[in-house]
Amino acid sequence: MNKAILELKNISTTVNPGTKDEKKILKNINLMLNDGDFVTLLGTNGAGKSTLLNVINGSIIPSSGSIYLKDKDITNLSEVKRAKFIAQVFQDPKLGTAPRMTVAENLLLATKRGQRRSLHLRGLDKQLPKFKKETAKLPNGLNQRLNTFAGNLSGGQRQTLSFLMATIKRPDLLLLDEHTAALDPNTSRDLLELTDQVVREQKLTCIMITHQLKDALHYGNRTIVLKDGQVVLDAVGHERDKLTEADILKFFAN
Ligand SMILES: Nc1ncnc2c1ncn2[C@@H]1O[C@H](COP(=O)(O)OP(=O)(O)OP(=O)(O)O)[C@@H](O)[C@H]1O
Repeated sequence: MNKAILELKNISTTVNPGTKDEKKILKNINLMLNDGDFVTLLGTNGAGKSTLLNVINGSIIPSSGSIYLKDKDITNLSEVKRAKFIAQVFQDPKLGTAPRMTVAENLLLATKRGQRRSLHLRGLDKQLPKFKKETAKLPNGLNQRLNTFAGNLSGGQRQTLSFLMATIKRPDLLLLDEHTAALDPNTSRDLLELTDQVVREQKLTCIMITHQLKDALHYGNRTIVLKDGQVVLDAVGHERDKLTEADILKFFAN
């Protein structure tokens, strides 16, 4: 039997409650992710995709409902504490890396995710061979830039670094919020291929937001479409195999 990693029960979020701008964004979302699920998440602009990831990572507290990670109720766990188990890569290459720290220092920080800050920068020399090996597998020459400040990397290199930082210490859950959208087509393809390889090799559980229908069907084992704060499609297995771009596009119509 498949083991649940993440469970969302009746999750709703409301912004500006009690004011004239009050708006319900997520509406009673129920979702269970099994160990190793690689979900591609689609939906029109404003459907609530980022809000859903933010509720999972703890940066938004839902107005109602509960969240369980590996059967533990994390609904009231802070974003910082959740970062020990949940890693995220954002669309903006500037988020997720420290610009005034070198590539190697950023990686060291990532290996110590969830530990006390005072311990963060100890033991760099010991870890360097590992970082050289890990970055040598990557597409864009990061292994030659271990002593470069992250702020001086290209957008593609910086995003590849963010991805490696998110996965170097295996997270229970990996959240990708359009993490290749700001990159040129070739760099974006390389990072998507790397993502696929790492998710498979490490058997990660992952949610990846994308606007590219082709990618949504090519990568992962499960596709979810959000519309107006609700799950309108959740296709897995045989149903997912049969799914076409035209099928998905129907959910984008008004
Ligand atoms: N703090 C906030 N205050 C008011 N409205 C908000 C707030 N946060 C999100 N929203 C609104 O909630 C809706 C969902 O936003 P969200 O960013 O989750 O959508 P999305 O599906 O990720 O969209 P996109 O594809 O454009 O990134 C949008 O209409 C957005 O304007």
